[in-house]
Amino acid sequence: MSAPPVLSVRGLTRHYAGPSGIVRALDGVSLDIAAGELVGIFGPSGSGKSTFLMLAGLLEAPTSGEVWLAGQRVSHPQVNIDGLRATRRRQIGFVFQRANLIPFLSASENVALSLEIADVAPADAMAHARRLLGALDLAHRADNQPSRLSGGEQQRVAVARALANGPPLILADEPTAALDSVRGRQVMELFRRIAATQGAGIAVVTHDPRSTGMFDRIVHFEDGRMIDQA
Ligand SMILES: Nc1ncnc2c1ncn2[C@@H]1O[C@H](COP(=O)(O)OP(=O)(O)OP(=O)(O)O)[C@@H](O)[C@H]1O
Repeated sequence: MSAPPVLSVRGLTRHYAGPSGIVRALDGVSLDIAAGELVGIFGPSGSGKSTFLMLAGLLEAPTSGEVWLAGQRVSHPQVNIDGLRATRRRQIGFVFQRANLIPFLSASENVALSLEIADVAPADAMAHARRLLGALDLAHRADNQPSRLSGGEQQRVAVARALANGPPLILADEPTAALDSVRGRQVMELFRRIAATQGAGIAVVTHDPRSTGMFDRIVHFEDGRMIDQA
């Protein structure tokens, strides 16, 4: 029997009350992401891409529909989303458009922090953080604070932080938007490598047409719906 998808969403819908009525931010999206798969999510502004990541990432409950992680139903309309914090921390790594590193901590401390929060002893967390930064060609930056790093380096530290506790699912929202093409490509290549070597399932929301060739699969959103798959 093949393993269940790392992420499976079914009929995912999110409505918001807007000033001129209900906004259907997401409208019945169903999508699976397998282990080791790198999926690109494209679509115009306001098409529901970020809402999809919020719901799939267990940061918000859906209006209707379900989110399954590794074959287990974890989110649905009645869920207590705060109660999913431990699941989120264990199973999902997030990367956002801006690295959002803590400015007064070094690169390695920023990465180690996410492990210490997960109760890893500080010395072990720091050793693992340094290993991860080394694997991302950032060993020489481990003791620098974010302000000493370039945008691309900061984003790679953010990726290291997302990977620190080996989540089976990584969700990235426009991770290359603030980077030049070379740095953006580096981050995308890193995702490719992580999917291939660690078997993580990765969903990347992007507007960047240069990245299309790097995905295993691309899906398009429009008006809260998934309109096709390539
Ligand atoms: N908290 C909210 N309250 C009300 N409306 C919202 C909320 N969040 C999102 N929306 C609306 O839902 C729709 C989808 O928004 P979403 O941010 O998911 O789109 P997006 O595809 O990620 O856009 P972008 O590419 O600009 O980031 C938009 O019309 C947006 O205004």
